[in-house]
Amino acid sequence: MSSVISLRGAALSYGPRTVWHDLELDVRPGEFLAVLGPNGAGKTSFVRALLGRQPLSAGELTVLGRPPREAARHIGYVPQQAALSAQAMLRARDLVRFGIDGHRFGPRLRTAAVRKRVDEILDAVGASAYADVPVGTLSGGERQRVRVGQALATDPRILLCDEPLLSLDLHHQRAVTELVDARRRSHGTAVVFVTHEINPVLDLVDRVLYLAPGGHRVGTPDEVLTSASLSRLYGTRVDVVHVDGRIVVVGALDDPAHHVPEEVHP
Ligand SMILES: Nc1ncnc2c1ncn2[C@@H]1O[C@H](COP(=O)(O)OP(=O)(O)OP(=O)(O)O)[C@@H](O)[C@H]1O
Repeated sequence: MSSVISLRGAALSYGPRTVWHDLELDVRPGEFLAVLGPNGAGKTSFVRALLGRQPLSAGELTVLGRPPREAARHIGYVPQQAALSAQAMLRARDLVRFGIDGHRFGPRLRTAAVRKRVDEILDAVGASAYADVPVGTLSGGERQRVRVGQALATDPRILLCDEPLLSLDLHHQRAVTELVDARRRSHGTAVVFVTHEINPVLDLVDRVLYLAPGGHRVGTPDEVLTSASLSRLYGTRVDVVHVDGRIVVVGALDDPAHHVPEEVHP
């Protein structure tokens, strides 16, 4: 298959308000696509469309050649780090097991085989040490590892990550992105990674989908993350500067994530 996600002339509206339109995009197996943009540009709406939870208002979207709802079980979804509420008392082992039971393996797989697979996944995401404590007691970074494990347990062909690094420190950001990258390298799993902050994944990104109030752009980071390109998307002057291998966007943006990070303030 040449693409796992295909959008043609795609638009998404809520009532009279069109969030994005004329979106043309093909995501290839093993590709790492970062979805960027300021608050309200439609990133979450894009995720919801891929999961088949929000219909397009125009155009076409296929996931693995099918309508998105039919392909949802092939998508491993890693959400934002959120309060666990109902799941707080469950163990990491239980969450990963749900990932397995919910999909391919089904009830016929013998318990010992399921247990072995759960152990393998917990090991792969570095969560074995806290596999048996309630996830409500884990740190944010530990919990996100478990979330990645839960998503990998579904044996996904697409990993859809919605701001999975929010409120993680640099060490855990790196750990989570490495897990995601390892999966795409070992299995050709495509990665759609919604993020406010490109730098933690910059080395991994093949292409960027930049959603903005004035339109969108798809291309490599070098093509999209330029002063000229972003100024066009925002309709105002935006400067993109490179500082120690990091990309910093400076401009009159209403997005707090685009403020100059502290470490580069003079
Ligand atoms: N169910 C809905 N009904 C009406 N409008 C909605 C709905 N969901 C989102 N919107 C609007 O659509 C726009 C895009 O929202 P969306 O959540 O997709 O943006 P986002 O890029 O994910 O933003 P953020 O970075 O703040 O999470 C916003 O203006 C939002 O208010």
